[in-house]
Amino acid sequence: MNHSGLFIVLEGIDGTGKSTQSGLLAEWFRSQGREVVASREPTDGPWGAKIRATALSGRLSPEEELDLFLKDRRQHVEELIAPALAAGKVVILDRYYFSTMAYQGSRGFDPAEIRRQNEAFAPRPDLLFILDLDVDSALARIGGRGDTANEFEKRDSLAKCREIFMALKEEPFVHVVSTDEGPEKVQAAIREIAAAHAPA
Ligand SMILES: Nc1ncnc2c1ncn2[C@@H]1O[C@H](COP(=O)(O)OP(=O)(O)OP(=O)(O)O)[C@@H](O)[C@H]1O
Ligand SMILES: Cc1cn([C@H]2C[C@H](O)[C@@H](COP(=O)(O)O)O2)c(=O)[nH]c1=O
Repeated sequence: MNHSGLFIVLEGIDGTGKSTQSGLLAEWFRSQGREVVASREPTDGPWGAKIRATALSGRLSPEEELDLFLKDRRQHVEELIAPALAAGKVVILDRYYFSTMAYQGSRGFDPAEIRRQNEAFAPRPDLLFILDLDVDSALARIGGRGDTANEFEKRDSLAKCREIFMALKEEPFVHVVSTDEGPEKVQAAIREIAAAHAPA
C-alpha cells in the first residue's frame, strides 16, 4: 500500500516497554509538528475487548484466538490505519501482526503462514522496532507495574515469542532495540532511527 504517511510499529514480549516507548515517540513527533495516530492491538474495539477478557478468564483455542486477532486487525486497518496513512499522518502501533506471528506461532501456527495471511490485507510498516529484554526481567517489570502475569504471559511461551520476534531481525525495516537501559536512553535510540526515516 503506497501512502504519504509514516507507519511505525513497536513489538516485543510483554513488559519490554512498548507502551512507554510508543507514548514517548508520539509525543516527539507531535513536538515536530506531525499529526500522529497512536493505537494498539488488540484494539479497544469489540473484537479486541473480547480478546483482552480472555487474558484473565482463560485463553481461547488457538484457532478461535487467531480468528479474533484477524477480525480485530481487519477492522483496525480499515477504520483507522489505512485512512490515517492515506492522510499523511504518522501512525504508531503498540503491537501488530508480528505479535500474531509470535504469540499464535508459539501455540503451534506457522509464523510465515500467519504473516502471509496478514499481509494480504494489512500494510507492512515503514519501521518495526522490536524491543528486546530477557523474559525474567520483562516479567519483573510487569510485577513492578503492579500487575500479575496473565494467561498470555507464561514464561516458556514468552521465551518462544521472543525467539520468533528475533527471527525478523535481519529484515531491512526491522530495528532491534534492547530495553535493558532506562526509558530515556531507549527512546533516544528509537528517535535517532525514526528521524532518519521521517520524510521532511
Ligand atoms: N527501559 C525501561 N527500564 C525500566 N523499566 C521500564 C522501562 N520501560 C518501561 N519500564 C517499566 O516497565 C513496565 C512495563 O512497561 P510497559 O507497560 O511500557 O511495557 P509493555 O511492553 O507495553 O508491556 P505489555 O505488553 O504487557 O503491555 C512499566 O512499569 C514501565 O514503567
Ligand atoms: C496483537 C496481539 C497480541 N497478542 C497478545 C500479547 C499480549 O500478551 C496480549 C495483550 O496485549 P498487551 O500488549 O498486553 O496489551 O495480547 C497476541 O497473542 N496476538 C496478537 O496478534
